[in-house]
Amino acid sequence: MIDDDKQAAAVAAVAEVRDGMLVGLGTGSTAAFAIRALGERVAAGLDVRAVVTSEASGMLARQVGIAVLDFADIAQVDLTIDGADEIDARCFAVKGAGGAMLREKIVAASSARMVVIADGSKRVGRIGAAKLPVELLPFARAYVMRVLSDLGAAPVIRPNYRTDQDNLVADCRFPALEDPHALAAVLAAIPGVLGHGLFLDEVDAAYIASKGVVTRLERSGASA
Ligand SMILES: O=C(CO)[C@H](O)[C@H](O)COP(=O)(O)O
Repeated sequence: MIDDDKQAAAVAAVAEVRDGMLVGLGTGSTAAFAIRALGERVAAGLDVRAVVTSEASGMLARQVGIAVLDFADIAQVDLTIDGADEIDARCFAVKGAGGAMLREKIVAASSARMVVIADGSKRVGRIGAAKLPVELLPFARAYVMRVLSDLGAAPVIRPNYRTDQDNLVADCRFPALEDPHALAAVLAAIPGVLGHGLFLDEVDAAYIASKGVVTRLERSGASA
């Protein structure tokens, strides 16, 4: 069962959490398993505080008894645990099917360590098959859509959807992702684009579970 694998990956990552840590909590169904697993450890006496990457994750974290701080007051997080839509052996990830990639990237960037958790369906040879979400300012919608179209991204505005920041998301399919860093730089330079789902430098490790077996990838290339 995919949910069992999501849970196994989540529990393995949550085992990295130590007393006193400030933990970043991701968004999505796999991250929700991590939030519940962390809640169980808090109930058993673990002393941690958290910041969250979405309103939904904040609600769940509070429900399971985790103390949630306002990220606006936080300059550094110890460990962030988050899901992904694709992850490859380089620890390059595509995120944002859940629409939280802007906050997720900020929290990941502020973190001393960021780990992705995923079931085996998310592991790919090279990222690039999943839709790449781009968050954009509603004011800039038509202009950004024209630029993304000119880049060959075939962008589609996510219907009836606003991010937690009340922005739009354009789901993109680029013909090839041969140089993801170059694409990330191009996207970041478009006025009106606020964020995108390419996580190329943020992910330190990944716990990926397939049929109950959890594999850990480290950015260095080592696995355990
Ligand atoms: O990036 C995300 C949300 O913005 C999620 O982490 C990603 O979409 C994976 O979600 P799920 O664990 O539900 O498959």
